[in-house]
Amino acid sequence: MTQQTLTMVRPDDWHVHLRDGAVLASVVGATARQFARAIVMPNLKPPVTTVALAQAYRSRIEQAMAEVGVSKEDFTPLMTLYLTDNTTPDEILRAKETGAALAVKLYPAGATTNSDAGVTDLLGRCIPALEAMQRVGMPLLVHGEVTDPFVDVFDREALFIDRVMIPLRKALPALPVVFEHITTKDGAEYVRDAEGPVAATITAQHLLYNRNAIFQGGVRPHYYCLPILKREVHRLALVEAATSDSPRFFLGTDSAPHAKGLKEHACGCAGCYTALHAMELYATAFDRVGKLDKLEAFASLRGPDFYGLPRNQGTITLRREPFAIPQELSFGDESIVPLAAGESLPWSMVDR
Ligand SMILES: NC(=O)N[C@@H](CC(=O)O)C(=O)O
Ligand SMILES: [Zn+2]
Ligand SMILES: [Zn+2]
Repeated sequence: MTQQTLTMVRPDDWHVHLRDGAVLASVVGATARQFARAIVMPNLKPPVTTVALAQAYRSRIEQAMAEVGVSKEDFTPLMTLYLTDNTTPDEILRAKETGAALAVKLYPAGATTNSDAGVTDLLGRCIPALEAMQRVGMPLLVHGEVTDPFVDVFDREALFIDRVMIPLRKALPALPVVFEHITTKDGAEYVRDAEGPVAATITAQHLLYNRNAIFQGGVRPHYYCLPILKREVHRLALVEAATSDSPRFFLGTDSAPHAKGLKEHACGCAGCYTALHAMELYATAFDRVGKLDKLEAFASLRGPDFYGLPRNQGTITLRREPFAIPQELSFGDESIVPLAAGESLPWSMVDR
């Protein structure tokens, strides 16, 4: 008989963009309905580069939570620091001592949205900060794409492995590293086979779509994110990794909201908005390959295990029942188009 319901330990999102200001309340509520905790990305303008900025951002998130009726028991934002060429070991140690940040995020300068202040030369400029992180066991989360404009956009992740990941992990073998939002077979195989404390997050869009989705009958800006969707062979490798028994692959939506007008634009922003329906999307992807039984480990168990945090109390339940994805949602004073807007998914979250 076809499985109709799926109850599992409450999941967490190990990579999300909550943004700031007028739109913060609209997105934090969506994430908190789906997840108990989330690793909040620091690529604001200006970026969250210090303990003081991380503490202030956490307070704004908590204020926005209160505005939409989410209590601190219901949802915990896990903060990150944005690594720059000038991040000091002191700042890292302060972040660890105060609990202001759980991890540090590497944006290679120019790689993605709000990465201008990012790192220009990781091994040349950031060794003191990275050594401090290794000493205190603070994970480095990486946007793993080279930024060399001569490298084809579809090859930027694979080249990052050779040019940055391997030398980095050779220099600092005990530093915990999360290869964020992997999109290639190369990324999945590297993480599966590497030695030491390495893991990867995988988004729902990279499990559900290949690059054809960006060009289906015309250009589709809502399927444009970074790293960009790849060929089918890569999607299949990601599905295999996510649904495998490896402890190294876990859920990170990379829900990255941009106002509709900035997506449907001559130079559209990168990012898919999935906070609204993340678990419905992941359940759909796992169900398609008959691996619903692996969803709990991916969504709820392996992330906290990697980060050394307790697993969540409480459960959620998904039911095989159509979920109609709205055409758009409000986003501060503007609107936002969720991934697969107007379509229907076979799974709905019914209870938590
Ligand atoms: N994923 C994206 O396409 N965009 C993210 C940045 C990022 O995670 O690289 C964003 O902040 O908009
Ligand atoms: Zn990224
Ligand atoms: Zn992201």
